[in-house]
Amino acid sequence: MKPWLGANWKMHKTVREAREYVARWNSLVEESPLGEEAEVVLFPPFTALAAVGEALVGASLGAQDVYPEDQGAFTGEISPLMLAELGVRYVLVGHSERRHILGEEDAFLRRKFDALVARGFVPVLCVGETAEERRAGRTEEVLLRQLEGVLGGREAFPGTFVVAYEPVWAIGTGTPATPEDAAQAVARIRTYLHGRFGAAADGVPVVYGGSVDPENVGGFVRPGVSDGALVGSKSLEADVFYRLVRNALEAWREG
Ligand SMILES: O=C[C@H](O)COP(=O)(O)O
Repeated sequence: MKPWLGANWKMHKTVREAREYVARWNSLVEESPLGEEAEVVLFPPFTALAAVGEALVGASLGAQDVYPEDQGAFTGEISPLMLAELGVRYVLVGHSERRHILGEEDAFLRRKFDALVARGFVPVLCVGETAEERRAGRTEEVLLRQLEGVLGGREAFPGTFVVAYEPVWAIGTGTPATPEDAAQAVARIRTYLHGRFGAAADGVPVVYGGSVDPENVGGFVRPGVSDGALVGSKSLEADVFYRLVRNALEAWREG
């Protein structure tokens, strides 16, 4: 497996700003290519997907959300068909901001996951406990409930996907989990995946997200801790995110 690094821009960047970012990113990658050693994914807002997809070098394109129907009377929503035409490969499902701010629940997230798999996308299923759940010692229970809500009851391995462990209390706070805590949660997720799908799931990247920066990324992206990182605020400048990816690669190689 190679490390997986996602840049979730969230609700940031106009089309003009996105173009500037990609121009800078491309020049960094052309100067010192990342090669095939890492899977890097940019998740711009919907409005910038086309502009980013047309220009991007050395990274894949991801979308932050999707509606689980191909077309219809769903005002304001974006379908898998629309994303496919733009060259999107990855789509986030169940990011904590969609669960907690937009009120999305497991049954709806499951429909998104299924619609994406059916159309050949790679869903990135995000799971994670709140601070309160953590204090109550319910982390494992919450992770298993969220995993089971989307993946449970399946006979067969659904196809390629990624799992992102993002403790809600670590997102955007500047206080990441410790690598030890992240490793423990990632291991629990791995055990669940193996139990449900057997060896087929052993190639599923399980990554960490929550206040990852270029300095701490090396603690998280290591064999035995996690297979990568989903990055928010420190992905908003091309130079910073590129440095973060470089540092992650170095840590991964060290093992
Ligand atoms: O999707 C990314 C996560 O929500 C992490 O965001 P953050 O790096 O700003 O904490």
